[in-house]
Amino acid sequence: MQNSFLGKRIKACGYALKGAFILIKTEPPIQVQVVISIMMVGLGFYFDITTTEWILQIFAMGMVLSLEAANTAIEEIADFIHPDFHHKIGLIKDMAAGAVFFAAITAIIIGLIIYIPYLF
Ligand SMILES: Nc1ncnc2c1ncn2[C@@H]1O[C@H](COP(=O)(O)OP(=O)(O)OP(=O)(O)O)[C@@H](O)[C@H]1O
Repeated sequence: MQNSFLGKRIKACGYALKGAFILIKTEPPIQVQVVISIMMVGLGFYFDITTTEWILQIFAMGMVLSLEAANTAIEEIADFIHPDFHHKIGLIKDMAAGAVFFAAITAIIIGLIIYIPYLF
């Protein structure tokens, strides 16, 4: 069972869950995103948004959290392979942060499209 296809997949899920807990416990940018996500869920219940709006909101929250996590992993790799200052490391980190920026802007636009009609 341990080395079967299913066993390996279950083990991989365990590692992924461990990674998610480490991110939530230790990374302030992830903690901020989790708090924002909880607030957005509260807002969703408050305004009783539709099923489609829930799907869009959950997708946006998942996208930002996932990319923030990937950005953190890239920063860790960069610091591990080259702890000293190097313009390439700076560029790599800036690009990874740029990916989070794209996702965050998209999520903000989705949020505005969902909630502006409920507010005005
Ligand atoms: N080793 C380095 N060499 C060159 N530039 C760097 C280096 N480390 C960081 N930088 C620059 O500083 C910026 C911030 O890097 P840092 O690793 O502190 O990310 P951060 O987003 O502030 O970290 P955190 O998400 O943990 O708060 C990078 O985007 C990059 O422009």
